[in-house]
Amino acid sequence: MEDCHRKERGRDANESPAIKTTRVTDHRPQFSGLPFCKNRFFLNLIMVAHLGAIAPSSCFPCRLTRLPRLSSTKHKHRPFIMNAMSDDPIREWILSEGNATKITGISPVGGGCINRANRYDTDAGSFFVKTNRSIGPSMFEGEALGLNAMYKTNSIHVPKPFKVGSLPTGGSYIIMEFIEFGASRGDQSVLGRKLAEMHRAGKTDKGFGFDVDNTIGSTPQINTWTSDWIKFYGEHRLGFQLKLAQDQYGDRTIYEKGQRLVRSMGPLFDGIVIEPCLLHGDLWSGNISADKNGEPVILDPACYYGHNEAEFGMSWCAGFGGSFYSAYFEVMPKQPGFEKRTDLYLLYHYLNHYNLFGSGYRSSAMSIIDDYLRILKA
Ligand SMILES: Nc1ncnc2c1ncn2[C@@H]1O[C@H](COP(=O)(O)OP(=O)(O)OP(=O)(O)O)[C@@H](O)[C@H]1O
Repeated sequence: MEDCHRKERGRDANESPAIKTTRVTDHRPQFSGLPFCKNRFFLNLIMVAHLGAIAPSSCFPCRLTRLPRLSSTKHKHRPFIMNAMSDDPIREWILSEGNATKITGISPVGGGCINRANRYDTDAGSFFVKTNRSIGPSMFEGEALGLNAMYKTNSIHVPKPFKVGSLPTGGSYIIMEFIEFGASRGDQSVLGRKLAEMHRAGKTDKGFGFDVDNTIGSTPQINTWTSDWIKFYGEHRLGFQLKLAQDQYGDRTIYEKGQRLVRSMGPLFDGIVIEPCLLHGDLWSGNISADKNGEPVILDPACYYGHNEAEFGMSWCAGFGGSFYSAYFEVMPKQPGFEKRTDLYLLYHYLNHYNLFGSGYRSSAMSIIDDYLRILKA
């Protein structure tokens, strides 16, 4: 837990001086009687359940990494960006467009690793605010556009994003609806059904991609609109990660074998029609919760329009059970060949974890590639 606790303490030292800060405990459920740290919790869970390996010393999957972040996104749409800069744009927005006349308290919210999070209590309700002292608004703009796209499907509960902007001292912020979490993780079958409803409702005629590039963990995720799914997944998902592995580790083996798979994976999609669906894009347990009414909530997305099956690429960290999948397939019927594509969709996230955390994940990615090369005789 050490790494996450260090980050929590760091937050106190950096609170806005403009308003008195009150420290409160995390509102998220506590696991196993330990202070909640979703990242360290899943480190232990995943290592024990899936890998049987020794945990890396970093706070997996905080995804704090040395990788370059997106320096810019394609700003075709900037609906959440604030134009004018004030000394405290967060306070200013809350006291104007947020319809509050006074802020009654600010308290840190734990659980995330990349950003600092605070709850702002006001006479107009509570707001959830994330800030990042070093990254410009493009990361939060991607998050806001993703949250807004999911919110507009009127299916699963996601926080409504309100504002994204730059901080006067550098960095950026996002203000969104504050969600009171409940004590349970919610009903798996409701989660499955609502997620499927989001996939069914979230449509586009632009193809596969998204209006902005975003990040998966802190790895850039390229969302250039592409009419063909196999091309999109081969180039902007597997191909991007394979290239990153070659560039940062000099791993030519995984790059070349992976590219052979990309070139030969077409038959895995035989006989199905793939329509672009709005995906959360990073659906693992740390981004799934339930509100105080027990309704599932999904957070912190890496949205794009893609094949619905790609949503299960993080299922090795999500704990989806049988009731989740049956409820999901009642709304979004399982397509022929689903099982033979499952590992292909895991592969993107294993490669990303290899790129973020190092060689512990290489063998998982490599064995998926080798298996497919054998099956496809490529
Ligand atoms: N809208 C919200 N209302 C209340 N609490 C929230 C909301 N969104 C997120 N949280 C809480 O804040 C924590 C941090 O948020 P989040 O995971 O988005 O942070 P992050 O630093 O951007 O992400 P990460 O490090 O996980 O990639 C979450 O674990 C959750 O407990």
